[in-house]
Amino acid sequence: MVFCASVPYHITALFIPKIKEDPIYSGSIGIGIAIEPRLKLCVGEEIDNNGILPLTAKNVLDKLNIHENFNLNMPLPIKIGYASSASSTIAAELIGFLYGKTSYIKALQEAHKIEIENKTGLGDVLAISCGIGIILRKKEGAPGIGDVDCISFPKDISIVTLEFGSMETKELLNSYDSKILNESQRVLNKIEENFTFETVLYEIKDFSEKTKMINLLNHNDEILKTPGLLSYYIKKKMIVLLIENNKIEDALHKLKGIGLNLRILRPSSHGPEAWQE
Ligand SMILES: Nc1ncnc2c1ncn2[C@@H]1O[C@H](COP(=O)(O)OP(=O)(O)OP(=O)(O)O)[C@@H](O)[C@H]1O
Ligand SMILES: CC(C)(CO)[C@@H](O)C(=O)[O-]
Repeated sequence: MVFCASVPYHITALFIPKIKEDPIYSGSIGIGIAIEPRLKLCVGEEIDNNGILPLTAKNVLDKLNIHENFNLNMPLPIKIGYASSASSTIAAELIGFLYGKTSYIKALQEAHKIEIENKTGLGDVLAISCGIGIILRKKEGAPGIGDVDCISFPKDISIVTLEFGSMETKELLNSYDSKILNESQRVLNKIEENFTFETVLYEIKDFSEKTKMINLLNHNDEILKTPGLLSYYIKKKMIVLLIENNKIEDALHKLKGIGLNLRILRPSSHGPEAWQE
């Protein structure tokens, strides 16, 4: 028997940490985009071992006493900003669910707890539990405790990322300051008032301009002149660009010239999945 789980990734655009003593009630509020290609993990005796599990996911399988072969397809890297650790932790917990070791919501809650305890994520598990298009986290906490909602992502807009380097989530949390907090709160209030794609597009761009986070990256003038650029944000050392589809060829031509690691991503079409093959 082979058990598989597939999980989208998530790129936070802005977040406010909300730390409590109990990890289940801790986390963050914020806004982000769920994206694909998806992470896929299969476990079973019949398959060949393949891939390296992020530590949090490995710890989950060890804790659940699942020591069978596994095949991990992780199309996006760790430590860049794609919530790879949360995505892999959820996948491992869902394998535990398929083995009958836990219920579905408990699996997600346990993944959240592990992310909080390891400081590899605050709101990613809650966000991914919703898992489609644009995700608004209104109240912090594990799935079932926090408050989250998703709206679909328009078909005529492309998501492109440029990666300038890696950063641990711990480092990101240490560099969080009060200016970012105030701006994030202002933007989240606006988005909660009217949770539409247009509001998100406008407010995220405004947030990025006001906090001047792009100055952390090189080539910023060139990037901001990308044809069809509607909005953008910075996560860790990565820039996320939202570009009109009808200008995407010109945009890619320009961005490829910058010579950085570039990815074209799809908005996620559905939340986490778990099945038997
Ligand atoms: N070679 C490796 N093998 C297994 N685990 C690794 C390896 N390198 C790093 N890790 C683990 O991967 C995790 C990276 O977590 P981190 O939250 O920084 O990344 P991320 O989830 O990709 O980032 P973000 O949530 O911001 O998108 C850490 O737990 C780290 O210990
Ligand atoms: C802390 C964080 C930015 C890491 O990806 C994310 O978990 C979030 O938005 O809370």
